[in-house]
This record gives sequence, structure tokens and C-alpha cells, in this order.
Amino acid sequence: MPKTFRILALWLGTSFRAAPGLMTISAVLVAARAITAPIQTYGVSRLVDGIASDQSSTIALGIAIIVGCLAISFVADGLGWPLQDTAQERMAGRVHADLLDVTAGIPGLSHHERPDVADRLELVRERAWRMGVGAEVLLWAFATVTNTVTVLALLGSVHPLLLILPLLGGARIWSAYLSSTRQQKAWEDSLPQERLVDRLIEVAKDPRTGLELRVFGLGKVLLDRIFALQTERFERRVAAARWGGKVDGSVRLVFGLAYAAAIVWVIALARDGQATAGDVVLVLLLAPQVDQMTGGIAQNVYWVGEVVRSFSRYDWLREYAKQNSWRSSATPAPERLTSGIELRDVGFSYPGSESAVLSGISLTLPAGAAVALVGENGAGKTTLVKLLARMYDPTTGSIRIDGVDLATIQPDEWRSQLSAGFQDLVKFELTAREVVAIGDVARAGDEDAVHTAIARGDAESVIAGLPHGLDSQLGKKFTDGVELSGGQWQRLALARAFMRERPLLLLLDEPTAALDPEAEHRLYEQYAEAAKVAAAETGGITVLVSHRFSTVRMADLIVVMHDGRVEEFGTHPDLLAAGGRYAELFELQARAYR
Ligand SMILES: Nc1ncnc2c1ncn2[C@@H]1O[C@H](COP(=O)(O)OP(=O)(O)OP(=O)(O)O)[C@@H](O)[C@H]1O
Repeated sequence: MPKTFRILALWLGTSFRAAPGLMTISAVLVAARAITAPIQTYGVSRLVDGIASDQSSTIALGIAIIVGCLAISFVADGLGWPLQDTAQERMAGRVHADLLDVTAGIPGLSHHERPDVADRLELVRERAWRMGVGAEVLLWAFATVTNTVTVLALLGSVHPLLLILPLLGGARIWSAYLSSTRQQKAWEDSLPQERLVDRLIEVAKDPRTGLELRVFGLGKVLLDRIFALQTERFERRVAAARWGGKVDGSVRLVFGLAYAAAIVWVIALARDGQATAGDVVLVLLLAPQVDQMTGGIAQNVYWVGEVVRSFSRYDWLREYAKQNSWRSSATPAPERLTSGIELRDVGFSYPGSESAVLSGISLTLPAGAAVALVGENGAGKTTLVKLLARMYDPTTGSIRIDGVDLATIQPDEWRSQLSAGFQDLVKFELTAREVVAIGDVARAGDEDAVHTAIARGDAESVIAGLPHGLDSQLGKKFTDGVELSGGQWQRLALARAFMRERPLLLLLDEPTAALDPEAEHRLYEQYAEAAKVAAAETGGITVLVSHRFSTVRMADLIVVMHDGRVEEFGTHPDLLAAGGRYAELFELQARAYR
């Protein structure tokens, strides 16, 4: 199906799907409303002609038309607007629900990374309400067509030459189109600035960044930058709106002059006996209606353009979601691991970036093993963790889960077999119980599971210090909310990661960086005991990223990464004996503690 038809079908389909009955009744009502004004004018002209020629039947016809139209417009007005408003709300609701459905169906993170995709997503979200207006615009377009046909028929009945007038109005439609495209372009061009402004505002008001902002005296710098970007964005948009206003104003003036000339001409025709007094009245009274009609079409063109653009972005998003839905990944996730996870020549570049962050990684993580990833900042440890969680697929090579390519495994199922704790944890502002329990939504109501997870995350002391224990509301946004320290949030995040009791893969990416080395060591020692028991049953693997060698040395396998590659791997004694980078870094850290 050609793209234009697909978009129109999506627009029509979404409008009618949102409120089928309402849309049908509204269509009838708007059509009735659209024809009553010109038909009523025709009734007035009949009345005038009837009085001038003293024909009571014509007078009666004129009065009947006027009264009939008044009654119809009264009913249509009374019922039409509320129904239309409801249809619009339903449509906006439907679009928002559909949008959530579509974006939630994109399983990876790539769409957050590519600026072109991020821009479009932002536009679709921001303009979702315009798509809600789509229902109204559809009715409006229908009304305008009905109204135009009626007005043209009436003008043509006086003299065919008068049909030139609405055609002149076509220039207004053209000017409206030009102005709308220019405004749209100005809007789209200023989107990157808008995103930057939003981000800077977030940074400026976030209490977490407040400390650094003040220490470095960055407040004014940030405000100046926000102000400059806002001004640039505003000026771009105002210039486009001003240009549109000038073009539309000039075209409207020309149209007004032409209409005045037409009225003079019809009066001259009437004086020559080639037109009736009723015709003059008809043309006179139709003048504002023709102006309104062309203005209506002009506005419709603008709004139709807006709605079509919104729906074409939405259509694009749906296609994008379809292509990125990883629908070919239908293999069920395994229940347990027998051989383990094998990385075969894995390479990776972030979407929209050319440079390889990982390259040539070939490695086996044996089932049941605790694996530590070490390496300097930027070595690619977190990226590897993200690939294991299948937030992205490798650019080259493959990750095999017991021999099955991870790229073919159903992503949601795979994730339900994982658990994770990160240094950049999310501070969910919920109750302490919920903060932990959401680590396994299926068992969120299981009080014992929550307590066990808290014990494993060594977070009992955090809960004990809270005013209402597990029921305490966390986060500064609430009046009775308790703010925790970085380390306390980390302990809860770790407890959350331990909610899933037997994950096949537990990813721990520096989740204890805010704890002191001894606390971290103790915690992992405790964890390792429990993990061994679980691993014997399910073959579950733990991948731990840490810069602390006291913790790392406990792992069954240590992988040393450097510059996106695996430089060496083995057990702690093996690597020390090899005397490579690991031995060097270990010695350096050990010396610092001596
Ligand atoms: N979303 C992203 N888009 C583009 N490049 C990225 C992205 N995230 C990370 N990178 C780049 O990938 C490289 C590896 O980053 P990664 O976070 O994997 O390193 P790391 O070893 O975990 O570092 P650290 O010890 O500092 O956490 C870095 O050069 C980084 O700039």
C-alpha cells in the first residue's frame, strides 16, 4: 500500500476505532451544521424576491427554509460540540495508549541512542495530542467540503462567473500551506535545542547535581546557556510565524477587493434586469461565508497537514517498532544452564557511532561460575554487561546461551531469567518494601522473599534505621519521604537484585561502589556461599564488575578487559603467576592498602 494511503487509513482507522458511534453521529451533525448557513442565506434571498414580486408562495418558501435551517442548526449545535469534544478525548486517549504499546514493544535500547530516532520519538510524543485533534479535523474537513459544495452551487445559480471568487480563495489555501510548512520546519529545526534546554533544566534543578554546580559556580553559566538557547529557538519560531502572517494578510486583502468588485457587478446586473434583488442579497450575505469558507479550508490545510505529519511520524514509529521488535527471536529462554555462555568473536559499536567499543571478544562463561570483569574506565565492561542482558545485539559475532544464539531467544523471556544491580541505580521513590520487591514483580507480595533479599543485600541496617521500617516512603519528593545516602540506596538496589532467587545470569555492575571495601568484601563472601548452592541447581552465572581486587579475587574466572578487548583471563592465582596487567594492577592496589 503506498505510504500516503497507509497514513490516511491509519488516521481514519484510529479515529473510528477510538469512538465509532460518536464519529458517525458527529459526521452527520457537522454536515448539517455546514449547510445550514448558506441554505439559510438562500432562504433570505427567496424571501426578498417573494416580497419584491409579491408572491406569497415564494415568501412562504423563504420563511420555511429560514426556520427549518434555524431549527437544524440549533439541534446540531447543541449536540455537536459536546459529542465532538468527547470523540477528540477518546482519540487522544487511544493514541496515547497505542503509542505506549508501540514503544513498549521495542525491546532494545537503540532507539534511545540514535539522535534521529530520539528526535522523532520526541516529536511523536509531544504531538500526540494533535493526533487526538485528528478526529475533529476529520469532521471539520468533511464539513468544509459539504459547505464548499453548497456555497458554490448557490453562487453559480446567480452567475457562473461568480465561481471565480471561491477559486481566488484558493490562493489563501496555498499561502496557508506555505506558512504551515515553514512553521513546521522552524519547529523541527529547533528540536535539538529544545532537548538540550530540557536536559540543562533537569541538571539545574536536580538536587544530586546541586553540589557540583555550586562548588564550581556553574549556576550562572548554566542559566546563560539555557537563556541563549531559548532565545534562539523562540526567534526561529517567531520569524516563521511572522512570515506566514504577512503572506496570509496580503492574499486576504486581494481576495476582499475582488469580492467588493463582484458585489458592484451583481448590483449593476440587477439594475439591468439580469439579476433579482434576491440575488444581490444572496451574494452580499454569502461574502462573509465565502471568506470564512476559504479561511476554513486554509486552516484545514494547516491542520490536515499537521495531523498527516503527526500520523506519518507515528506510522514511521510503528514501522520502526515492527522492524526492531526482534520478532524473529522466538526461541524460549532456557530454564537452566548446562554448558554456559559463550561469546564468539563479539564486536559492538553503539547505534549511530562508527567506532567499535568492543572487538574480537571470544570467551566462555561456564555454567555456575562467578565471573569478574575488570579493566580501566571505558574498557567496555558495562557495554559487555548490556549485551549479555540483550539491551543490544552484537554488531559482529554472537553470544551463545548453551549453544543457542541469544539473538534468537525471546527478549522478554531472557530478561525474566536475569537479575541485575548497577552503580547508576534508579532511585525508585516508593516505599522501602516496594523498592526491593519490584526486583521480582511476580513475588512482590511474598513477605519472606523480601526479607531474604534484604538479608542477602546486607540492607537490614538500612531498614532498621527507617521511621516506619519497610513501609517508609523513600525520596525527597514526598513530605514524609526519607532520603537515603548513596550507600543506603545501593544496599536496597542490591537487595532488589537478589529478589529473583535463581536467575540464570546475575549482572552486578559495580553495585557496591559506594560501600567501603570491607563491607563490599563481606557482602560478596556471604553472597558467594548462597550463589554456589543456587548455581549447582540451575547453572546460574554471576557476572560482577568491580574495581576492587579484594572482591574480584574471589571469582572463579577473572576477565581483564582493555580497550574493548579481552587482554587476559583466568583465576586469581593464574593471573598473578602470568605477571600481566592483572598482576600489575593487583600489586598497585595491594600496595596502596599496605
Ligand atoms: N550509550 C553510549 N553511546 C556511545 N558510546 C558509549 C555509550 N556508552 C558507553 N560508550 C562508550 O563505550 C566505551 C566503553 O564504555 P563502558 O561504559 O562499557 O566502559 P566501562 O569499562 O564500563 O567503564 P567504567 O569502568 O568507567 O564504568 C567508552 O568509550 C564509552 O565512551
